[in-house]
Amino acid sequence: MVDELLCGYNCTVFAYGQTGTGKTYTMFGKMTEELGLLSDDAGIIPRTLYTLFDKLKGRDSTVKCSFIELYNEALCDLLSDEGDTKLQLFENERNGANGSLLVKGMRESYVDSPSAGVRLLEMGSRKRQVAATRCNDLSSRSHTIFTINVLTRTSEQSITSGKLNLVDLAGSENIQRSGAENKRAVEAGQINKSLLTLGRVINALVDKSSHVPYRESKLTRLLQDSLGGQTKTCIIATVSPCQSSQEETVSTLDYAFRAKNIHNRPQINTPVPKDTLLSELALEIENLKRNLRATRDRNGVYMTSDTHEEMLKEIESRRIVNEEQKQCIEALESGLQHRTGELLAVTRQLRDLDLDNKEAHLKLRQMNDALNKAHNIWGGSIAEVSDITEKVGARMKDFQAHQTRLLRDFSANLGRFLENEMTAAQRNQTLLYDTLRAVEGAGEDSKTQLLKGETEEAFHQLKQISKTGRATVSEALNELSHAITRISEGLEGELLKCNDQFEMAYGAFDQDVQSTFQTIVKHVEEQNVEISELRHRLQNANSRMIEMNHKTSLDVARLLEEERANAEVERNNFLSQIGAIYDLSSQQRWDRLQENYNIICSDISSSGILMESLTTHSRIDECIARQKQLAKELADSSSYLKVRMWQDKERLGKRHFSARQAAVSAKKDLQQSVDNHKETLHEQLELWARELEKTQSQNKQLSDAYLGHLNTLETTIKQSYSTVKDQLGMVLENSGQFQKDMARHSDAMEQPIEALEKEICEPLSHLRTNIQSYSIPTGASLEQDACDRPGATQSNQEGTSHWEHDNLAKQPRVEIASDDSENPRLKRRRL
Ligand SMILES: Nc1ncnc2c1ncn2[C@@H]1O[C@H](COP(=O)(O)OP(=O)(O)OP(=O)(O)O)[C@@H](O)[C@H]1O
Repeated sequence: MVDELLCGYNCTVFAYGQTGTGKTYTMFGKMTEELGLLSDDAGIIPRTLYTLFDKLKGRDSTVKCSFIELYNEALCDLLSDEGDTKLQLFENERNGANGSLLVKGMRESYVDSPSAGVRLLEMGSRKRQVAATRCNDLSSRSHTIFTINVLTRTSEQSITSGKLNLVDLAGSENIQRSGAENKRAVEAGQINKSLLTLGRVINALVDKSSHVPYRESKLTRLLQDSLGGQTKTCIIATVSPCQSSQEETVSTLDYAFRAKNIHNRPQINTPVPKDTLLSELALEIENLKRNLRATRDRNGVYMTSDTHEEMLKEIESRRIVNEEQKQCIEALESGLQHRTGELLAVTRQLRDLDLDNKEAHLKLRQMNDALNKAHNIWGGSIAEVSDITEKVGARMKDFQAHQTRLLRDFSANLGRFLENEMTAAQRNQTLLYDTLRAVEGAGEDSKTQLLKGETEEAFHQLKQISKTGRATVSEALNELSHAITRISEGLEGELLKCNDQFEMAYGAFDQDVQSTFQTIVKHVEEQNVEISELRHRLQNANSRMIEMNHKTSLDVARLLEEERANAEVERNNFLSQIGAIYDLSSQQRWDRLQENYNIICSDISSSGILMESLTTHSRIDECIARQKQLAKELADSSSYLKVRMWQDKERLGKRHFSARQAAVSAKKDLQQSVDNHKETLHEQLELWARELEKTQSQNKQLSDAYLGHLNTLETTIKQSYSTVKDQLGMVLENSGQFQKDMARHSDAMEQPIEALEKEICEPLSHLRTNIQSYSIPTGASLEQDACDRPGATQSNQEGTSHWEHDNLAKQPRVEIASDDSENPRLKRRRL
């Protein structure tokens, strides 16, 4: 039946049967809901409501319900708030109504859910006339009709209408058996009468009589269309299983059997065009107004004073409602104006954000300029470092050459001096040899001829020789000692001079390098501070923008939501009056708003993303990181160079010190050796002199023993000579050794000077090459990067917009200055 109803048929279901057989139970049943679900004992009406709304899901429709009862031939509205409102029946004279009935004053309630319908049903049922009889504790004393009117939109311009009457008839009863008395007896009489008429109508319809007595009771008038009309009708016959009710059961079944033979001609209600419906309604209102006016004009005030007062009250209340609605409309208008103002403010904020964005772009450009400046400074610093390292290299080479020359000169002088000394020592040796020969010769002559006198002379000569030899040897040794001291002092002086020169050169170089590094580090630090500041400012601007974006987005969303709610309220308010027209405009308005909202949201979010990406752009971080890395490498290089120079200086100092120590110890050894020889020689000469003296004195007394003594003396002289000779040989040997030691020391001293080439000059040259090959990204390269992106060139020329930066931000790249590409080390770092 529900499907037929939705197709546009009018339908009727009514339950007919003896009292107490379950008509009300069948139609209403248990209406309470449990957890939003119907009870298993629910009747046809609640089930119909649930099924109907289930089928209407997703369809544009309205459902109206009315609930009336026919009690003692009087029609009452069970949904009316005011006590016993008597309803009147009218013939519907509207076109296409086919003489159907119109119940005037009946309340029709809009229902938007099955629960609401069931609530109406319960409310009406409570008002229904019931009473206890012998047959039924809760016997229905009236006929009820629950009507469901459904309007369904089938197309944009037409609406299908359908009506379902759900009728619960009062039960026919045997008054004697039901024990009805007085009022109940009257009720039973009326019920039986109306049911009797219904039976006669059915009989007439089955017999196809020319006259069908519809008008004999209000029940048959109400069901006129359902019986033999254009309605689809279903009759439920309820019977009692009791033996005692056999007669009534047979009667009911006979009734139902005959009713089955009635042939209705169901027709779908003509779909009503929306405009027609609206214009008809407007026309009807106008007619009603006109009738009212005519009635008033003709008869004056056609009402009781109570009704008049009620009407006045109603007019007053309507006036108040009107004023409230007017105020509401004004409030809505002011709200709309307020929203428009807010929308303008949002637009202004967006414009401000755009300006902020442009400002940020300007700052970015400034940062690029600063980077360019840093790049220039860096180039200058590289040139400076190269210059200084070149100078230091040149000075190191000069220093090396000078040192080498000094050492060679010193070695040559020392060799010459030692050669001279050795020649002198050899000469003394020869002299001693000659003297010895002379002594030997003198000894031979004294033996043969002038033994005594010549012996005296010989002694005298020997004394002279001894004195002379002693003086000569002593002089030679003193000279040797002085020469050693001189050489040692000269060597020490040269070493000290050399050391001082090196210290000076090192100090100057160290100062130059330190000041250069400090300048570079200072520049880099300044750049770092500037970049950090710029970045901080950029981040601040971005966070402000994100906040504002977020706030704007929230505001717009809130505005939209409020607008939607207002639109919904307005829609509900006006729907009953202008229906679908407002729907359309509301929908268009909502679509417009939604579209604008989406555009604004997407703009805001893309702007936010752009700023976010600009702030968190890895190139700034990388630039800062590279700056830091550069500063760190510079500091490392500086400290490494410093340490190396200190090490070299220390090593050189140690070499100097060891050379000086070697020279001093050599001098000391030579001095000691010379002193020892001198002492030994002196002692031996002393001894010899004493012996000679003794021999001379004894010679006078012991001339016989003279020769023996002379031989002994000769032997002693020979021994002394050999000792002196040995000592001189040792001196010569020591001098040769000393010469070799000096040559070795000289080589050893040359080694650190040569090592300077490797340890200082080469690192400096590497440093120069590395620094020249370093480069930092320039603003030009960053801008070039921006220009390389598609569509960026034009925008940069015409004034950059944040939308274009969005694209720029989405393609992060690391750009190294062009000459970096040739440096494999930098190339690896970039990767
Ligand atoms: N199918 C059923 N199952 C359980 N109880 C039922 C059933 N049918 C009827 N009853 C019970 O029988 C009693 C009478 O039913 P009901 O009031 O529906 O009869 P009725 O035909 O409407 O009577 P009346 O014409 O006097 O109003 C009620 O208490 C009802 O609960």
